Amino acid sequence: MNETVLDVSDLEAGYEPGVPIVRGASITVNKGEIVVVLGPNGAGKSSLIKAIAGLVPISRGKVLLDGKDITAAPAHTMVRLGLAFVPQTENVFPRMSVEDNLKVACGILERRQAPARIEEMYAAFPDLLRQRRTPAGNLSGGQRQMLAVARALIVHPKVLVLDEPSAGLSPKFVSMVFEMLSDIRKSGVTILLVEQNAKAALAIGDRAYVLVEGKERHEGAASTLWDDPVIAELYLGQRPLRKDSARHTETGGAA
Ligand SMILES: Nc1ncnc2c1ncn2[C@@H]1O[C@H](COP(=O)(O)OP(=O)(O)OP(=O)(O)O)[C@@H](O)[C@H]1O
Repeated sequence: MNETVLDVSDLEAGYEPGVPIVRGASITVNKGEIVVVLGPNGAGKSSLIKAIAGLVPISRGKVLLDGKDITAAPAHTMVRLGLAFVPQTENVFPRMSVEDNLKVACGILERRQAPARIEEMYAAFPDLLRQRRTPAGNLSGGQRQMLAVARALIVHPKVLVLDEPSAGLSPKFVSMVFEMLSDIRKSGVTILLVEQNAKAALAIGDRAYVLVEGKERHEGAASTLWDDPVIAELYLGQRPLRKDSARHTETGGAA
C-alpha cells in the first residue's frame, strides 16, 4: 500500500480575509513520488504550495505531514517538521559563498553532523564542489537552483516542495534541473513540484494534478495526463485546439 507523506485536504487559503485563492484543494503525495501541480496562469498553484509551507494564511482545511497536523505552522518551523520549501526566487544568499550557503542551511542539524552532510551534498552535486568558494550570486541560473535544492535536502526533509524550479532558465539549464530532480527522487526523496513547464515535469513525475481556480480538477498518472487530449489542449498549452473543443477556451483559461 502507498504510504502517504503529505495529505492536503479541502484547503482554502488566500492573502486577504474573505478572498480565497486556494478554494478547497485536496492533494496527496506518497512516499518516494514526484507529484506535479499544473494549471493555467493564476490558478493558484504557487499559492497552494506556499500555503502548505506556511507562507499564505489558511482559512479552512488540513495539511498532514506523516500523519502530523502541520496546518498553518509558521514557515520557519517547517524545516524542523520535515517540509523543505524551495521558493521560485531568492532561494540562496547571493553574497555568501556556496559553502557558507550550505553551512547556514545545516541550522537544525547537530553541529558535528554538518561537515559530513555538506560533503554528501558535494558528492551529489559536483558542480557545487567546484564552485564552493564562489558567491552564490555569481552562479549560473541552473547552478543556483542546484544550490537551493541542496540547501533544502541537507536536513533530510520528509518532503521537498519546489515552486517552479525551471522558471527563467535557459533550455540547457531546464534539462539540468529536471534531471537533477529525477536523480533526487531515485535516491528516495519525496517531491511536490509546481511547474509551468508541463511536458518536462510530467516526463519525470509519477502523478499530477491540474489546478483550476484554486481547486484540483484532474488527477492522474503523469503519463496518462499528458495523453489526455482535452487536458493537454485546455491546460497544458501543448497541442493545437480542435474546433469541437474550442468552446472550452471560454471557461478553461488555457495557459
Ligand atoms: N502576494 C500576493 N498577494 C496578493 N495576491 C496574490 C499574491 N500572490 C499571488 N496572488 C494572486 O493569487 C492568484 C494566484 O496566483 P498564483 O501565483 O498562486 O497562481 P499560479 O497558478 O502559480 O500562477 P502562475 O502560473 O502564473 O505563476 C493571482 O490572482 C495572483 O494575483
